[in-house]
Amino acid sequence: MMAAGARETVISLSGVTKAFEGNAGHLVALKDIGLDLYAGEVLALVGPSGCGKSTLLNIVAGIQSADHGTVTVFGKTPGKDGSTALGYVFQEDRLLPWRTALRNVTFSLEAGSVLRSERDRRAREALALVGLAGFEASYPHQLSGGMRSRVALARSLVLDPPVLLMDEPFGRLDAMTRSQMHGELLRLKGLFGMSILFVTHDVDEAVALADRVIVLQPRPGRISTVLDVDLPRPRDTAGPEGAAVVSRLKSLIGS
Ligand SMILES: Nc1ncnc2c1ncn2[C@@H]1O[C@H](COP(=O)(O)OP(=O)(O)OP(=O)(O)O)[C@@H](O)[C@H]1O
Repeated sequence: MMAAGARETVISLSGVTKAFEGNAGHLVALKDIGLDLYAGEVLALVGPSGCGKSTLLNIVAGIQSADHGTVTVFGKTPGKDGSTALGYVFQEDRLLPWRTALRNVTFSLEAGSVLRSERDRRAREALALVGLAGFEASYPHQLSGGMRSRVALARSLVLDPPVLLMDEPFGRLDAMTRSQMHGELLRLKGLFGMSILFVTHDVDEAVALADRVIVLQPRPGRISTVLDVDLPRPRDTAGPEGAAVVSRLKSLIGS
Protein backbone atom coordinates (compact mmCIF):
# COMPACT_ATOMS: atom_id res chain seq x y z
CA MET A 1 0.00 0.00 0.00
CA MET A 2 1.22 3.50 -0.82
CA ALA A 3 1.89 5.96 1.97
CA ALA A 4 -0.46 8.95 2.08
CA GLY A 5 0.86 11.65 -0.22
CA ALA A 6 3.15 9.22 -2.08
CA ARG A 7 2.81 9.38 -5.84
CA GLU A 8 2.20 6.22 -7.83
CA THR A 9 5.14 5.39 -10.09
CA VAL A 10 3.94 4.59 -13.58
CA ILE A 11 7.23 4.09 -15.43
CA SER A 12 10.48 3.23 -13.70
CA LEU A 13 13.94 2.95 -15.26
CA SER A 14 17.03 1.95 -13.38
CA GLY A 15 20.58 1.57 -14.69
CA VAL A 16 19.42 1.47 -18.31
CA THR A 17 22.31 1.16 -20.75
CA LYS A 18 22.12 0.61 -24.50
CA ALA A 19 24.90 0.41 -27.08
CA PHE A 20 24.86 0.06 -30.86
CA GLU A 21 27.43 -1.36 -33.24
CA GLY A 22 27.41 0.92 -36.26
CA ASN A 23 29.72 2.07 -39.04
CA ALA A 24 31.32 4.41 -36.52
CA GLY A 25 32.02 1.47 -34.19
CA HIS A 26 30.69 0.81 -30.71
CA LEU A 27 28.38 3.63 -29.63
CA VAL A 28 26.94 3.86 -26.13
CA ALA A 29 23.60 5.56 -26.85
CA LEU A 30 22.38 5.47 -23.23
CA LYS A 31 24.39 5.00 -20.06
CA ASP A 32 23.01 4.24 -16.63
CA ILE A 33 19.68 6.02 -17.02
CA GLY A 34 17.44 6.10 -13.97
CA LEU A 35 14.12 7.93 -13.93
CA ASP A 36 10.55 7.61 -12.71
CA LEU A 37 7.35 8.94 -14.26
CA TYR A 38 4.62 9.52 -11.71
CA ALA A 39 0.88 9.18 -12.24
CA GLY A 40 -0.59 12.22 -13.96
CA GLU A 41 2.83 13.74 -14.58
CA VAL A 42 4.06 15.31 -17.83
CA LEU A 43 7.77 14.63 -18.26
CA ALA A 44 9.85 16.06 -21.12
CA LEU A 45 13.11 14.59 -22.43
CA VAL A 46 15.30 17.21 -24.06
CA GLY A 47 18.85 17.29 -25.31
CA PRO A 48 20.97 17.66 -28.43
CA SER A 49 20.52 15.47 -31.46
CA GLY A 50 21.84 11.96 -30.90
CA CYS A 51 21.70 12.01 -27.10
CA GLY A 52 19.42 8.96 -27.07
CA LYS A 53 15.94 10.47 -26.59
CA SER A 54 14.16 8.28 -29.14
CA THR A 55 16.09 5.21 -28.05
CA LEU A 56 14.94 5.81 -24.48
CA LEU A 57 11.31 6.14 -25.57
CA ASN A 58 11.57 2.99 -27.70
CA ILE A 59 12.97 1.06 -24.74
CA VAL A 60 10.07 2.22 -22.56
CA ALA A 61 7.66 1.15 -25.33
CA GLY A 62 9.32 -2.27 -25.59
CA ILE A 63 10.19 -1.65 -29.26
CA GLN A 64 13.89 -1.90 -28.36
CA SER A 65 15.45 -3.64 -25.39
CA ALA A 66 18.09 -2.36 -22.99
CA ASP A 67 21.46 -4.13 -22.74
CA HIS A 68 21.50 -3.59 -18.99
CA GLY A 69 19.15 -2.24 -16.38
CA THR A 70 15.48 -2.58 -15.66
CA VAL A 71 12.39 -0.92 -17.13
CA THR A 72 8.89 -1.32 -15.77
CA VAL A 73 5.54 0.13 -16.77
CA PHE A 74 3.02 -0.33 -13.98
CA GLY A 75 5.44 -2.88 -12.56
CA LYS A 76 5.53 -4.98 -15.74
CA THR A 77 8.16 -5.39 -18.45
CA PRO A 78 7.19 -3.40 -21.57
CA GLY A 79 6.75 -5.35 -24.78
CA LYS A 80 5.85 -8.47 -22.84
CA ASP A 81 2.81 -7.71 -20.78
CA GLY A 82 2.96 -3.99 -20.10
CA SER A 83 2.62 -2.50 -23.57
CA THR A 84 -1.17 -2.24 -23.62
CA ALA A 85 -0.85 0.53 -21.03
CA LEU A 86 1.04 2.70 -23.52
CA GLY A 87 -0.05 4.89 -26.40
CA TYR A 88 2.78 5.99 -28.73
CA VAL A 89 2.55 9.09 -30.89
CA PHE A 90 5.42 9.19 -33.38
CA GLN A 91 7.13 12.20 -34.90
CA GLU A 92 5.72 11.50 -38.34
CA ASP A 93 1.98 10.88 -38.08
CA ARG A 94 2.19 7.40 -39.69
CA LEU A 95 -1.38 7.63 -40.97
CA LEU A 96 -2.39 5.04 -43.56
CA PRO A 97 -3.00 7.11 -46.74
CA TRP A 98 -5.58 4.71 -48.15
CA ARG A 99 -7.73 4.87 -45.03
CA THR A 100 -10.09 7.64 -43.97
CA ALA A 101 -9.57 9.48 -40.67
CA LEU A 102 -12.18 7.21 -39.07
CA ARG A 103 -10.55 4.02 -40.38
CA ASN A 104 -7.11 5.22 -39.25
CA VAL A 105 -8.49 5.52 -35.74
CA THR A 106 -10.47 2.26 -35.78
CA PHE A 107 -7.23 0.56 -36.91
CA SER A 108 -5.96 0.79 -33.33
CA LEU A 109 -8.89 -1.32 -32.16
CA GLU A 110 -8.89 -3.91 -34.93
CA ALA A 111 -6.40 -6.25 -33.29
CA GLY A 112 -8.67 -6.67 -30.26
CA SER A 113 -12.08 -8.19 -29.82
CA VAL A 114 -14.07 -4.92 -30.01
CA LEU A 115 -17.12 -5.22 -32.30
CA ARG A 116 -17.04 -3.11 -35.47
CA SER A 117 -20.01 -0.97 -34.39
CA GLU A 118 -18.30 -0.27 -31.07
CA ARG A 119 -14.99 0.47 -32.83
CA ASP A 120 -16.75 3.03 -35.02
CA ARG A 121 -18.50 4.62 -32.06
CA ARG A 122 -15.29 4.94 -30.07
CA ALA A 123 -13.31 6.25 -33.06
CA ARG A 124 -15.97 8.90 -33.79
CA GLU A 125 -15.86 9.91 -30.15
CA ALA A 126 -12.03 10.16 -30.20
CA LEU A 127 -12.11 12.25 -33.40
CA ALA A 128 -14.72 14.56 -31.86
CA LEU A 129 -12.52 14.95 -28.78
CA VAL A 130 -9.61 16.17 -30.89
CA GLY A 131 -11.90 18.59 -32.75
CA LEU A 132 -12.36 16.57 -35.94
CA ALA A 133 -16.09 15.80 -35.90
CA GLY A 134 -17.24 16.03 -39.50
CA PHE A 135 -13.89 14.90 -40.93
CA GLU A 136 -14.37 11.17 -40.36
CA ALA A 137 -14.55 10.44 -44.11
CA SER A 138 -11.54 12.58 -45.07
CA TYR A 139 -8.34 10.93 -46.27
CA PRO A 140 -4.98 12.05 -44.82
CA HIS A 141 -4.04 13.97 -48.00
CA GLN A 142 -7.21 16.04 -47.59
CA LEU A 143 -6.19 17.16 -44.08
CA SER A 144 -3.78 19.87 -42.91
CA GLY A 145 -0.67 19.01 -40.87
CA GLY A 146 -2.41 20.02 -37.65
CA MET A 147 -5.47 17.90 -38.47
CA ARG A 148 -3.31 14.89 -39.29
CA SER A 149 -1.57 15.38 -36.00
CA ARG A 150 -4.98 15.34 -34.31
CA VAL A 151 -5.91 12.08 -36.07
CA ALA A 152 -2.64 10.55 -34.83
CA LEU A 153 -3.52 11.67 -31.31
CA ALA A 154 -7.06 10.26 -31.61
CA ARG A 155 -5.58 6.95 -32.79
CA SER A 156 -3.70 6.68 -29.48
CA LEU A 157 -6.45 8.12 -27.28
CA VAL A 158 -9.08 5.70 -28.57
CA LEU A 159 -7.24 3.01 -26.61
CA ASP A 160 -7.64 5.13 -23.47
CA PRO A 161 -4.02 4.51 -22.46
CA PRO A 162 -2.97 5.55 -18.94
CA VAL A 163 0.42 6.55 -20.38
CA LEU A 164 1.17 8.44 -23.58
CA LEU A 165 4.65 8.37 -25.11
CA MET A 166 5.24 11.10 -27.67
CA ASP A 167 8.33 11.50 -29.86
CA GLU A 168 8.41 15.08 -31.14
CA PRO A 169 4.75 14.79 -32.09
CA PHE A 170 4.38 18.43 -33.09
CA GLY A 171 7.87 18.93 -34.51
CA ARG A 172 6.66 19.28 -38.08
CA LEU A 173 3.92 21.79 -37.38
CA ASP A 174 4.18 25.54 -37.77
CA ALA A 175 4.56 27.55 -34.55
CA MET A 176 0.92 28.63 -34.32
CA THR A 177 -0.52 25.15 -34.92
CA ARG A 178 2.01 23.69 -32.49
CA SER A 179 0.90 26.08 -29.80
CA GLN A 180 -2.76 25.15 -30.50
CA MET A 181 -1.83 21.47 -30.14
CA HIS A 182 -0.18 22.18 -26.78
CA GLY A 183 -3.46 23.59 -25.49
CA GLU A 184 -5.31 20.66 -27.00
CA LEU A 185 -3.03 18.10 -25.41
CA LEU A 186 -3.38 19.67 -21.96
CA ARG A 187 -7.15 19.81 -22.37
CA LEU A 188 -7.20 16.09 -23.28
CA LYS A 189 -4.93 15.30 -20.37
CA GLY A 190 -7.45 17.08 -18.12
CA LEU A 191 -10.15 14.78 -19.51
CA PHE A 192 -8.25 11.49 -19.57
CA GLY A 193 -5.77 12.07 -16.74
CA MET A 194 -3.01 10.15 -18.53
CA SER A 195 0.68 10.47 -17.69
CA ILE A 196 2.83 11.74 -20.54
CA LEU A 197 6.49 11.15 -21.40
CA PHE A 198 7.52 13.14 -24.44
CA VAL A 199 10.63 13.96 -26.41
CA THR A 200 11.23 17.38 -27.87
CA HIS A 201 13.95 19.50 -29.43
CA ASP A 202 11.96 22.57 -28.59
CA VAL A 203 12.80 24.10 -25.22
CA ASP A 204 9.70 26.33 -25.33
CA GLU A 205 7.55 23.24 -25.85
CA ALA A 206 9.17 21.50 -22.87
CA VAL A 207 8.50 24.51 -20.62
CA ALA A 208 4.94 24.97 -21.95
CA LEU A 209 3.94 21.39 -21.22
CA ALA A 210 6.13 19.62 -18.68
CA ASP A 211 6.02 19.31 -14.89
CA ARG A 212 9.64 18.15 -15.03
CA VAL A 213 12.25 18.30 -17.74
CA ILE A 214 15.01 15.71 -18.02
CA VAL A 215 18.10 17.01 -19.80
CA LEU A 216 20.20 14.39 -21.59
CA GLN A 217 23.78 14.86 -22.75
CA PRO A 218 25.18 12.83 -25.67
CA ARG A 219 27.93 10.23 -26.14
CA PRO A 220 27.15 8.47 -23.97
CA GLY A 221 23.55 9.61 -23.47
CA ARG A 222 23.09 10.27 -19.78
CA ILE A 223 20.93 12.46 -17.56
CA SER A 224 22.69 15.70 -16.70
CA THR A 225 19.87 17.62 -15.01
CA VAL A 226 16.29 17.25 -13.85
CA LEU A 227 14.44 20.55 -13.77
CA ASP A 228 11.08 21.12 -12.04
CA VAL A 229 8.89 23.54 -13.96
CA ASP A 230 6.81 25.12 -11.28
CA LEU A 231 4.75 27.59 -13.30
CA PRO A 232 0.95 27.97 -13.31
CA ARG A 233 -0.94 26.89 -16.43
CA PRO A 234 -1.68 28.01 -19.07
CA ARG A 235 1.94 29.05 -19.44
CA ASP A 236 3.28 31.93 -21.41
CA THR A 237 6.84 30.96 -22.30
CA ALA A 238 7.42 34.48 -23.68
CA GLY A 239 6.36 36.14 -20.39
CA PRO A 240 9.04 37.01 -17.80
CA GLU A 241 8.74 33.85 -15.64
CA GLY A 242 8.38 31.47 -18.59
CA ALA A 243 11.25 33.11 -20.49
CA ALA A 244 13.50 32.78 -17.44
CA VAL A 245 12.88 29.01 -17.28
CA VAL A 246 13.39 28.69 -21.05
CA SER A 247 16.71 30.52 -20.84
CA ARG A 248 17.84 28.46 -17.83
CA LEU A 249 17.00 25.26 -19.70
CA LYS A 250 18.85 26.43 -22.82
CA SER A 251 21.96 27.08 -20.78
CA LEU A 252 21.66 23.62 -19.15
CA ILE A 253 21.46 22.01 -22.59
CA GLY A 254 24.24 24.18 -23.87
CA SER A 255 22.24 25.55 -26.80
N1 LIG B 1 19.66 1.18 -34.79
C1 LIG B 1 20.76 1.89 -34.56
N2 LIG B 1 21.98 1.46 -34.97
C2 LIG B 1 23.09 2.18 -34.73
N3 LIG B 1 23.11 3.35 -34.06
C3 LIG B 1 21.93 3.82 -33.62
C4 LIG B 1 20.69 3.13 -33.85
N4 LIG B 1 19.67 3.84 -33.28
C5 LIG B 1 20.24 4.94 -32.75
N5 LIG B 1 21.59 4.93 -32.94
C6 LIG B 1 22.53 5.95 -32.48
O1 LIG B 1 22.29 6.14 -31.09
C7 LIG B 1 22.38 7.52 -30.76
C8 LIG B 1 21.07 7.97 -30.15
O2 LIG B 1 20.07 7.97 -31.15
P1 LIG B 1 18.60 8.53 -30.89
O3 LIG B 1 17.84 8.47 -32.17
O4 LIG B 1 18.02 7.86 -29.72
O5 LIG B 1 18.92 10.06 -30.51
P2 LIG B 1 17.94 11.29 -30.39
O6 LIG B 1 18.37 12.04 -29.18
O7 LIG B 1 16.53 10.83 -30.44
O8 LIG B 1 18.30 12.11 -31.70
P3 LIG B 1 17.41 13.14 -32.53
O9 LIG B 1 17.12 14.27 -31.60
O10 LIG B 1 18.32 13.55 -33.65
O11 LIG B 1 16.17 12.41 -33.00
C9 LIG B 1 22.73 8.26 -32.06
O12 LIG B 1 24.12 8.49 -32.07
C10 LIG B 1 22.32 7.29 -33.14
O13 LIG B 1 23.14 7.44 -34.27
